Amino acid sequence: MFFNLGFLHARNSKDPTVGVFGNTAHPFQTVMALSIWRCMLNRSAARWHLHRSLSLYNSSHGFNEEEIKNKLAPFTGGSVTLVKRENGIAELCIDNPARMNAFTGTMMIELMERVRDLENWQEGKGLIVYGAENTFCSGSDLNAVKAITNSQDGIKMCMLMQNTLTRLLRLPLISVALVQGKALGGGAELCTACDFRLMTEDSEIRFVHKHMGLVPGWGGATRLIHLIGSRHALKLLSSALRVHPKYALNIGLVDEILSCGADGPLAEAQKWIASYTKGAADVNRAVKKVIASGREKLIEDSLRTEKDIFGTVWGGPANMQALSKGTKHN
Ligand SMILES: CCC(=O)SCCNC(=O)CCNC(=O)[C@H](O)C(C)(C)COP(=O)(O)OP(=O)(O)OC[C@H]1O[C@@H](n2cnc3c(N)ncnc32)[C@H](O)[C@@H]1OP(=O)(O)O
Repeated sequence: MFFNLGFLHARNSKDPTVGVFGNTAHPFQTVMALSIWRCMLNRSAARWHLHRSLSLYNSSHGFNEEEIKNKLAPFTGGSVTLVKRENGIAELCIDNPARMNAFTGTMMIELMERVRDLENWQEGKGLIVYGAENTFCSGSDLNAVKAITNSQDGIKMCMLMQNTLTRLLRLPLISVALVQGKALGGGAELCTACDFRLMTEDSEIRFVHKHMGLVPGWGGATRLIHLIGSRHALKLLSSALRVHPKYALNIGLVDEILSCGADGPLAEAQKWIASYTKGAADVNRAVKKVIASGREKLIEDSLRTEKDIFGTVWGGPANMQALSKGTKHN
C-alpha cells in the first residue's frame, strides 16, 4: 500500500503492506501514516526553505563565491576571531588594529566562515560583535579598495558582503554590536547587521560613503531605513554626519549608551545581552527566528513561517516544564 511507509513497518516484515498495527493496512493506520508523512514533509520543507533563504545571491544571480574569494585572498592582514562561551553568548572580534580594524580581503572571507560556524552552533543564544583595541571598524581596507576599482569586482565583493551580513542578521542568535571608538563606512554598515547596538560615550557611527564618492553597498542603506526610517537615513547618508551616542539614541539607531564600568565595555555588553537571553537555547532561538522572518517577509509569508517555528517549540521541553510548574507571570 502506497501510504504504508517504510518507517512504520514492523521491523522484521519484508511485506510493504505490513504495518506496526498488524498484518494488513487498516484505514486508521493509513490515515496515521499519511498524517505523519505530511508532518515530516512540512517540517523538512520549512527547514529547506529556512536554509535556502539564508543567502541572497547564488549562481542563479551570476554570483560565484570562489571567484570573488580568489580575488580577495591576496589582500591579507588582520583576522576575525570567534569565542563561543559556555553561557551561549559568542564574541566576534574584528581584529586589525594597525588599520583601525579595516576589513582586508582575508577578513571578509573569515567573517563569512565565522557566520557559517555560528549558524551551526545549536547551543548558541547570543552574539556580541566588537572591534579590537577599543575601536569598532573603519570599513573596507582602502588598500584593497584601491586595487579593485573596477565596478564588476566591486559588485562581486558587495554581493559577498551582503550575503554574509544578511546571514549574520538572520542568525538564530540575539546579536548586539558593541561600538567603541569609530564605526566608519563599512564599519557603520556592519553594526546595522546586528539586532541591537550599544555605544560607549566617546564613540561615533559615521556613514562616510558620500565623502568617498560612494553609497553603502554591504546592505547598510537598506537596513538603516528599516532601523530609523528613510528621513533620518537620508540625513545620515547625505551629510556623512558624525552620529554621536545621544543623537544615535534619539533617532533609535542605538539601544543604550554604555557607561564604562570597571570591567570594561565587553563585560558591560555581556551583562546587557544576558537579560535578553535567559532560559533554554531552543526557545531563545525560536524567538529570534520569528522576529527575523517577520522583519523581512510579507505578512502572509511571515505568518506561515511563524507557524512553522511555533511548531518547533510547542510541546518541547521548556514548554512542558513551564506547564508542569504552573508558571505564573505576576
Ligand atoms: C564599504 C565602503 C568603505 O568602507 S570605504 C572605507 C571607509 N573608511 C575610511 O575611509 C576610513 C579612512 N580612515 C580614516 O578616516 C582615519 O584613518 C580614521 C579611521 C578616522 C582614524 O584616524 P586616526 O585615529 O587619526 O588614525 P590614522 O588615520 O593614523 O589611522 C591609523 C592607521 O590605520 C590606517 N587606516 C585607517 N582606516 C583604514 C582603512 N579603512 N583602510 C586601510 N587603512 C586604514 C591608516 O592609514 C593608518 O595607517 P598608518 O599608521 O598610516 O600606516
